[in-house]
Parts: sequence; C-alpha cells; structure tokens
Amino acid sequence: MYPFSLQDGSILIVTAGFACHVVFGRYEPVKPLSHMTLLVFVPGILTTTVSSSFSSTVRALAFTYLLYYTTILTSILAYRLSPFHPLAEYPGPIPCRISKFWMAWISLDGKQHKYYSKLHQKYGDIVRVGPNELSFCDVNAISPLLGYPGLPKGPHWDGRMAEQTTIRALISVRDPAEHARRRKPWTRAFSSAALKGYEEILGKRAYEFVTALEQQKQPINLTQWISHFTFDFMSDMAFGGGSDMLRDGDKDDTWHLLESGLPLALILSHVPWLGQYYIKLPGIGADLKKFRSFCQERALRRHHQGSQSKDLFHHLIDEAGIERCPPTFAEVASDGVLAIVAGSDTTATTLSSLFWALLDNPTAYRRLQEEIDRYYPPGEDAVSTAHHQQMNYLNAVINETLRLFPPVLSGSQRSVPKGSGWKAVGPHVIPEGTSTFVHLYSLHRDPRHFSPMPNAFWPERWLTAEERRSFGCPDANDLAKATVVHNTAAFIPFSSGPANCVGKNLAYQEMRTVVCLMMQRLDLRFLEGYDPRSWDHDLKDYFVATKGKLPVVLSPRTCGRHDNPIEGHNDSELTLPCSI
Ligand code: HEM
Repeated sequence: MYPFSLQDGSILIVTAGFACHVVFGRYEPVKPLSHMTLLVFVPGILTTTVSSSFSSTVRALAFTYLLYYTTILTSILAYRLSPFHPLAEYPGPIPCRISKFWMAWISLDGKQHKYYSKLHQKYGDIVRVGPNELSFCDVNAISPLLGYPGLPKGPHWDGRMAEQTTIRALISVRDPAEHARRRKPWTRAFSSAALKGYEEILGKRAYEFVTALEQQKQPINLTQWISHFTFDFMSDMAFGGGSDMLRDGDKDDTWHLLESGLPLALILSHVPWLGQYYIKLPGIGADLKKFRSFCQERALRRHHQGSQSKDLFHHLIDEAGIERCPPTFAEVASDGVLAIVAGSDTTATTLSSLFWALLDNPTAYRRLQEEIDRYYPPGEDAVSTAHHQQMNYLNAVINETLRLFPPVLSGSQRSVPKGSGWKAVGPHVIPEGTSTFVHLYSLHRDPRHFSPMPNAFWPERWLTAEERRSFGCPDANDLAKATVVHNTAAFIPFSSGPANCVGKNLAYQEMRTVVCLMMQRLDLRFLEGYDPRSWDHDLKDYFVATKGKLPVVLSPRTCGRHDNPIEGHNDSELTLPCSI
C-alpha cells in the first residue's frame, strides 16, 4: 500500500466513492451489514492508501471518510439532477428529486396530501416527488397503474412492514402471484353471502353504540366514540371479540398505540431501508411494535377458541376447509392486524368526516334526515340493509365524503418492476424501478372531474338532475344552467384493480347502517364555540388519515320527523350553486 502518493490514494478513494454509488443505485442494499461494509469498512481499508501522507492515523481516517462521502453525495446529487436520470423529463421540486428524506421531513406534520396537491397545481398532472417516484393526478393513469394486470405494490411497504420479515400482511405483498393467492380467502370473506352473515355482528355493535350515545348528557368528542365503535366491530370480525372500548374506553391504550405509530410508519415508507434499523433498535417505534403484538396475541386466542360465528377470521383461516392449500396461522395473524388497521381507522375517518360535513351543511343534513325518516320511521329496524340501495341521498352523502376526505388521502403505491423495462401510461414512458401513485386528494378535487365547487361538500352532484328536482332543491333550476361535471371514473377512494380495497362492501354496509341508526334516533349539533374550519386543519395524512376532535351535543329524537335541529346555521356552500 505504501507506494501510493496522496494523489493516487485520493483518486482511488474517489473512484471507490463513485463505485459505491453505482452499487447502491443498482442493487439497493438494505441490510445494515451491507451498509456497514460499503460505508464503513471500505473507506476504513482505503485509509491505508493515504496514511503515509498524514502525521496521524486519525487525520488519515478523517481525510478518507470525508473524501469518500463527499464523492458519494456529489455523485448522487449530480446524477439525480442530471438530464441522464431516467425521470429527468418529469418536473418536480429539487429537494424531492434529490432525496426521499425530503418527503419524510415534509410528511412529519401530517400535511403531505396538501403538499402533493400544491405540487400538482404547480407542475401539472405528473410530478417527480422522489428521486425515483412519480405522483399522478390523471384519470387516464388509473388503469395502467392500478388496473388489470396493473403494477405490483411499491417499496413503501418494505419499510412500513419491515418487521414482517417472512410473512407479510396482504396489503404489502409485492409479488402479484403471491398477492393473488393470499387475496382469495379475503375475497370469499367479503362475498355477498358472507356480508349477509355479518349483519348480526354489525347490528349488535351498532345498537350498543347508538344506545350508549343516547345516554350522553354532556357534549362528546364524536370522533373518539366512532373510533371506539369501529375498533370494537373490527375486533369482533377479526378476532371474535375481545375489545370493548365503547364500554371501558381505551383502557389498554390500544387506539392510542394504533394512531401514535402512524407517523413513524409513514417515515419508514418514504425511506424503506430505515426499516431494517427500526426493527433492530428496541426503543424505536415501541408503540407500533406493541400494537402489532397486541393484535397477534388476539389472533392466537381466537385461533384456539375456534369458530363462534362465521366472522372474518373464519374465512381467513379457512375453517370451512375450502382451500386446497389453506393459509398458515402466521399469514392469518398478520392479516388480522391488517383487518384492524385497514378496517377501523378508515371507516372511523369517513364516518367522522361525514357527520362533520352534515353539521356544517344544514340543507344536506335535512335532506338526509328526510330520507332516513322515510325509510326508517320510528319502530322500523334501522340496522336492516333492506333499503340501502334505494337511498340515493344517503349514498350521495357517503360518496361525497369519500371524495373530499378519502381516508387514504395520497393513494397506495405501485412500482414498475426491475427487469421489466418500462411501463406505458398514455404517451408517457415510466422506466423500471419507478414508484408511482395516483394522488387521490388532488384527483378527487380536480375541477376537470368534479365541478362546480370541487372543494365543497355538495352531495347533490351525485344525483341526476331529475333526482335533484325530486328533492326540491331550490338550486336545481340554476344548476340546470350550469355545467355539472361529474366523472365517477376519477373517484377511487378504495383504489382500483386487483389489489384495491377488498373490504369496500363491508365499509359501505357499516357506514350506511351506522348513519341510518344514528340519525333515526339522535339529533346532533356542533358544540357552541366549535370552529368547523378546524376539521380540515386537523386532518392528517399518515397514509391512513387521522382526524381531530369533533365536539357535538346529542339529543335523543322523541318522534320520527323533526325540524332540522340546526336550522339557522349559516349554510354557505349550498347557497353557492344558485349564484353560478
Ligand atoms: C371507508 C373505508 C375504507 C376505505 C376508503 C379503504 C381504502 C383502502 C385503500 C385505498 C386501500 C389500498 C389499496 C391499494 O393498495 O390499491 C385499501 C386496502 C385494503 N383494505 Fe380498505 N378501505 C376501507 C375500509 C376497509 C375495511 C372495512 C376493511 C376490512 C377489513 C378493509 C380492508 C382492506 C384490505 C385487506 C386491504 C388490502 C387489499 C389488498 O392489498 O389486496 N378496508 N383500503
């Protein structure tokens, strides 16, 4: 080694730095041992080439590491910003193009959906939001990216589910063939026949929920009550019970564990290789780890108890013995955790947003109340699903809520597999190794698809002009003159294609049942002093949205039809169409 001059040694270090960047770019090593080798051992060995030029080993080490890291960083920076990068043609802010750490930083405050939305307004329908990632606000991208055969799930799951080293939850299975195999029991679990079987479990929980609400004499935080209800219901479905948050509150801190782990999970999804460190460090992500082991323990208990009813677990574990190759317990346990996370927070967010929107829009509240009173007058069983399909206004209110506040605000990632070459999305070529997603928040509020008032809660947009008239909308005539754009192809709150939300029908059933029962039996109003504008402000995007408080005052309805309990409230959104 000693014959090296400082110049020769430096050239060697710089060359090794470039080589290191190439290795990272091509093989994307994630294991800490690979990182140690490339980032610690290699420069350590290279120090010997320059040590004779320095008065001490410490100085030689400092020089080598500094030069090595500077070379790597310069090389990465130059490449990612250069016209030679495969995504060079796509516009995006410089920090996004340089590193995913930027998005990890931006997403910390839960406002990444707003950030992406601003980027789409500035840069257009396709934005480069990471060195190798594109966000789409383009209805024509839905089918190529998400539809059949679509693209496999993206690497963001590698970080999010890092501790699931051997068996992964369905949502994060990246191999399409394996994903299709794992999805089979889920599809059966949400067939029409299976859903019919869940009516009893749902009805029982919904009655408990609304009865408990009826007893509340003081103002309540409705989001918390709804969250506890959805959690109890999904626990019934996934683990045959074991949770009674409605009765006991969050005494085990479970809901807190679920939501407090979300910001870290989002960071890990932006920088997936960090996941390998997260699983090894005992203090990091304790809440996330605790929540997952809590669910796993419930799954184990449910497995030992055996079947009490045909719940979700019954189908997932294949208790009926239908599958030739039944899923393993490990697979089902990890899917049980998924059922709780995917099934409770999403519906809780939608239901909470729905009641917020109704209370903020008295005309919509009144119209829905009238419809519910027509189909479910006093004495009528409001948890029966018999009328759900005919209830156009109810379905319009749910869809309008999902349009404005999709619980997965920024959509779910896909990636163009390495070795596949590229993927065509209309006239655009998306090179292999690129991660992509359709940004739901931007797409759902795009005036090219939803107009007028793309940012306003206006359920009437989901009705035909004829239906609008049948509701006696005073705005119907004015709207007949306005151009109403309503492109349902751009409405994908449950994503799309072979890996979309498999629980969609259960979610609709649950939301319709709860809304009908609550509005049959309760009047709601905002607590005086509550500022409705805080809802949007408090809504945070941690892949699954989290929401703020919704303070409401409840009063039992004594007879079926009531005057609008919030008559006189300033209903600014709904006066707008008349002035178009
Ligand atoms: C309003 C309610 C809900 C919304 C808006 C929603 C939305 C979504 C979205 C956007 C995805 C990602 C799909 C993708 O990767 O493309 C997803 C996946 C999933 N959801 Fe839902 N979800 C809801 C309720 C539920 C419920 C009640 C369940 C029941 C357990 C559920 C179970 C799942 C599962 C298992 C997946 C993974 C599907 C797969 O990868 O094949 N979801 N959901």
